[in-house]
Amino acid sequence: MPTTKLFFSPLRLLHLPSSSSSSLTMKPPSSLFLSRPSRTFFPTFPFKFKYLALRNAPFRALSTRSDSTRRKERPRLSSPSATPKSLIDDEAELSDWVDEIRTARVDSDFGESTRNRRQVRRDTNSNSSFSRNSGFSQRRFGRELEKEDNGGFRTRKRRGVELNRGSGGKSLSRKPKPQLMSDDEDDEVVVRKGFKGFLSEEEEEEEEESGESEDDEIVRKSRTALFGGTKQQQPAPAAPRASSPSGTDSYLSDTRFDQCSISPLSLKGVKDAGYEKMTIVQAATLPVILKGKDVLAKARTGTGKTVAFLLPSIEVVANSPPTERDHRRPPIHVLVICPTRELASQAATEAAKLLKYHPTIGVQVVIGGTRLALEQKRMQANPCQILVATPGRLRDHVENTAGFATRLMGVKVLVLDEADHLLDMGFRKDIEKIIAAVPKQRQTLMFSATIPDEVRQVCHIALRRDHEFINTVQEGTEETHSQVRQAHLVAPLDKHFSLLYALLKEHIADDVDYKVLVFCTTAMVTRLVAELLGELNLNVREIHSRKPQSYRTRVSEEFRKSKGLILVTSDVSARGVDYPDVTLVVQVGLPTDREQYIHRLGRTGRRGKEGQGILLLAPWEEFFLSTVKDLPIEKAPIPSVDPDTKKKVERALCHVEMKNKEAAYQAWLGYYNSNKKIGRDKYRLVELANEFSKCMMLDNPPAIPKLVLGKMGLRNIPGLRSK
Ligand SMILES: Nc1ncnc2c1ncn2[C@@H]1O[C@H](COP(=O)(O)OP(=O)(O)OP(=O)(O)O)[C@@H](O)[C@H]1O
Repeated sequence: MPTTKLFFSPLRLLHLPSSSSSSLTMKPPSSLFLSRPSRTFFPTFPFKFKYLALRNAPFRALSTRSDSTRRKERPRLSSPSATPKSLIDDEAELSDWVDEIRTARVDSDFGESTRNRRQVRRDTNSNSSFSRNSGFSQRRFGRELEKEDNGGFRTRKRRGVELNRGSGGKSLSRKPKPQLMSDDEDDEVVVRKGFKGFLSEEEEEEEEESGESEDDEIVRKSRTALFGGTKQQQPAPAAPRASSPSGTDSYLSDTRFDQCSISPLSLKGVKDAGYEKMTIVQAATLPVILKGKDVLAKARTGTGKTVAFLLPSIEVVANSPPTERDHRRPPIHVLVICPTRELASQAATEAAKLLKYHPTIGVQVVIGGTRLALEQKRMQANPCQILVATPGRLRDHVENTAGFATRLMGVKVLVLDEADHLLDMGFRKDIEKIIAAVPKQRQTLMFSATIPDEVRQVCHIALRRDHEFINTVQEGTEETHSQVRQAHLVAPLDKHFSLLYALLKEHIADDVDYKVLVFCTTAMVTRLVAELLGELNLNVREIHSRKPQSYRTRVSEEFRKSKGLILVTSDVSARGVDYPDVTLVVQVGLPTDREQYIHRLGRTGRRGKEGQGILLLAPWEEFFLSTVKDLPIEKAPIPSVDPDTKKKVERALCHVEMKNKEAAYQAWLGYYNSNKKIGRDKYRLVELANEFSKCMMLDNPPAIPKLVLGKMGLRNIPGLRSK
């Protein structure tokens, strides 16, 4: 049976006798497998070989080095342009900066880039089925086995020196402390309730009410328009996925949590959370952080960075003397900054899990989208030593909440999650203000899956000189997961909607447990695509910054728990959001930059699971591929879309609300206008926008307010209609 054919046939794959693939036996790099015998593996994902071997191998590290002695990083690929982030999808509480950010510059080997958008984050466990490696994607952009044998595996080795740092840490004992949490803030309830547990019913209600005005504000500020409702089907409830032979534990090290110097109470929390062994990034960073060092850590998406910074931070609080005085406003010892609300909520939920047996340590989250006064009340009712916040809302509290600035003077650990994003031009000013508001004598931890060189250059803003850079992504290896199959598809814009539909249908047919994220360029384009897919009877939800926070929370929770569901999303889901078992990530249109591509893709393939990623570009967006050419992204042939499907999509487009098309057109124009490369030629930009308008089945491009056109620098460009 020819191996290449086997690769494309899920049924045959299932029946493949394990011994039939002697040709598949690969010799692992000696540095990796030491004395381990070579093995025979399932042909579809020969590279998982590495993971199985790693799981059993003694924990091997990663580069960990002091900044002063660091080696030069793998050079970044030059790119024609870094795409500025959209003005359209900004977080509400941060949108004041839009104008400032539009003109901001980031010097990098990508060239200058303005970055002005916020994004978001996270998953749990599961395994994938064979069908996930088959069907459309497998047939159309599956890698051939020979190719994989010869080349695909070659760069996927993990090297490094043994860390062997031991368990430098602090005393496990802790003095009893006053009970700071209120009676109704039962830890278990908080954990069970997840993010919702951090928002009172009242806040949810209030925020729902205020959602509209908040949205209006965003609309005004970011100069885009409206939104409406989408059809909703009930998704299937999530069931534990069957274990897949190709799922791996490669993200885990051999070090158990109980081998580290963490308090027994934390250990109990860790155990209850279901964690036994540390992930690679946790094992690499924990001993260093426990020693009190500043750390900048880079680890692939979905490999447990949140616990990596939370656990040692909790230890700092646990080892601090109890706060007696004015316990209604205890000092905040740990301040975690996340770029988005979802991410902040998720981190707070994870912290609450780990704090289950620490009755005297409280965690609170402050994010935009809820009323400041309600947050103030909640913080007063439930004092905390650990605060998770989005930058804009934190600034609000510093400026408007009595005693808050004083509480911040107690910060011992400052964490910047998604550090690169927080330090880019969109957030830099807020971060600088936050840093000025916390003591100089503190420990700072910065984590991300991507840390571009230009961001490393500004790390000194937050980190001490002698910080350690712990990079678990070895030089010469890809920043993405090898068990996530990546493909790009370049097709004319007028085919995109049909292609997206065909791709999704095929994926759904392949995997009954499908769970798909479709990333769109802006909030309003997200809305349009969600409505279209809903019209096409796909089971769809949408999430973006124009939705009230309570809606975002609800949909996010639903998607987390479901299978058989497609979530159409803007970049609010790009970073860190931990949805379990995402089977496919589709990115429609130009990602804002290389990092964004990696983070979006990172919503699948978490915790060592398999996944697929498809990037759908128009020919004039193809330049983006040069920025990710070191990643294993296969070129996929354009699938043929049968005339019936095309007609069906066109009919569905005709049912999409006009106001949503108008809003999408304007947002689309704004997004690509802010792209340095595409926005440079305004005439061409308008031609392309009008092509997009035609794709939405509009005879004439929608008119745009003169004021908006002026602000976009598009006045008097032929082809545009103004009102
Ligand atoms: N030691 C562990 N053992 C098993 N699972 C773990 C462990 N630590 C964390 N996890 C789980 O791994 C998943 C991914 O963790 P997390 O969201 O922190 O990843 P991340 O590296 O921050 O990802 P991203 O880069 O996308 O933000 C979560 O579901 C978390 O509960």
